[in-house]
Amino acid sequence: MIAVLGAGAIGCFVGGTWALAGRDVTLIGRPGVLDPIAEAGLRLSGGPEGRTDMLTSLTPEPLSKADLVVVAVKATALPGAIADLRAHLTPGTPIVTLMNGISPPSLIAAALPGVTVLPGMVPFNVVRRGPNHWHKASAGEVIVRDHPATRGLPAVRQVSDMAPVAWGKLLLNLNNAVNALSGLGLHAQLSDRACRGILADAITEALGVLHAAGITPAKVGALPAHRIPQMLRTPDWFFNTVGLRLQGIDRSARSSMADDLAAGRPTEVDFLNGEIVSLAATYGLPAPLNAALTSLVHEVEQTPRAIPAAEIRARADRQG
Ligand SMILES: NC(=O)C1=CN([C@@H]2O[C@H](COP(=O)(O)OP(=O)(O)OC[C@H]3O[C@@H](n4cnc5c(N)ncnc54)[C@H](OP(=O)(O)O)[C@@H]3O)[C@@H](O)[C@H]2O)C=CC1
Ligand SMILES: CC(C)(CO)C(=O)C(=O)O
Repeated sequence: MIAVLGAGAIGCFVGGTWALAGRDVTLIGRPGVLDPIAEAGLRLSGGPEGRTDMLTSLTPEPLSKADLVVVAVKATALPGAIADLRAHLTPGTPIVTLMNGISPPSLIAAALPGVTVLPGMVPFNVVRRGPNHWHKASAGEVIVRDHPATRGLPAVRQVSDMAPVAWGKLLLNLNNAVNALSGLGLHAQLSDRACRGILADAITEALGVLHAAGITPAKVGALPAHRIPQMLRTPDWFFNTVGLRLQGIDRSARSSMADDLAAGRPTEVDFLNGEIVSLAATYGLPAPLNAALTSLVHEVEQTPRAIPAAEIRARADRQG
């Protein structure tokens, strides 16, 4: 049995994909997500299409019966997830992480010595379209570290080294802050050249930091990492026809950070833009734009409001 700890957008969509393909999956999560699924089954669209009955649990006990555990909580919820794993994981059961950011797999591994932690990466966006309905709203396939426990998982690609993949995904996730601050959906935000300019500059800043650190990010979306800023800086008439189509972003997509702000939850910004700021500091480099994005997101967590591109620039100039 596969237990998914943290059934939300990613846990329901990926766990549901595997259940639709015939795997035995139990979703562990909160009543607001799981009660409608327990009542009416789980419905998926945008990738695999269909409805499946699912086993659900509002408590972590099923972890003890799992052959494989998938952790799909937000990074801010890791302390609680780790406490559940510590209390219920059967020794020898491997863990796959499906979380953004670089540090979550090592945080879990450090907290649970002896446990095999296999990093995974989800490149696509998932939105909730109804109480029990989860929709894949952009392109891509799940990648996980190759291991006997992950071989044969449906709709998953295995690779031996996940570090470049995680860094490649982090570059795309620098947009989570820009998207969340814009107050717009992903399609509308990326259609806006001023927003794209901020993102292009944040990625360029991050690429400089990764270069100094000797890190080569993998290609995660349609383009190699070093070509992304160039594509983002193209005029609207080009980007809005070619660029948006390459990523397959539909109009309902919105970043997971925007979801958190809308729900009044703390965001993962320290694990995304904040990761670049910390790495830059290690190498004595400035990262004023990612620092500005990080601090603005923390402000908006306290006092919700949309922040225009010009204000983000002004803050970066002050932090630089
Ligand atoms: N949403 C997306 O499109 C994408 C998300 N990601 C990444 O995937 C990861 C998961 O994100 P996402 O699916 O959006 O998150 P969600 O917030 O949608 O889902 C996580 C769920 O897990 C619950 N949860 C937290 N801790 C526990 C626990 N100890 N036991 C049971 N349930 C728990 C949360 O409840 P509560 O709110 O009460 O904490 C929430 O309902 C993140 O790292 C995100 O960045 C990656 C690609 C795309
Ligand atoms: C898929 C993507 C990049 C969409 O912003 C994401 O990872 C997220 O929302 O956290």
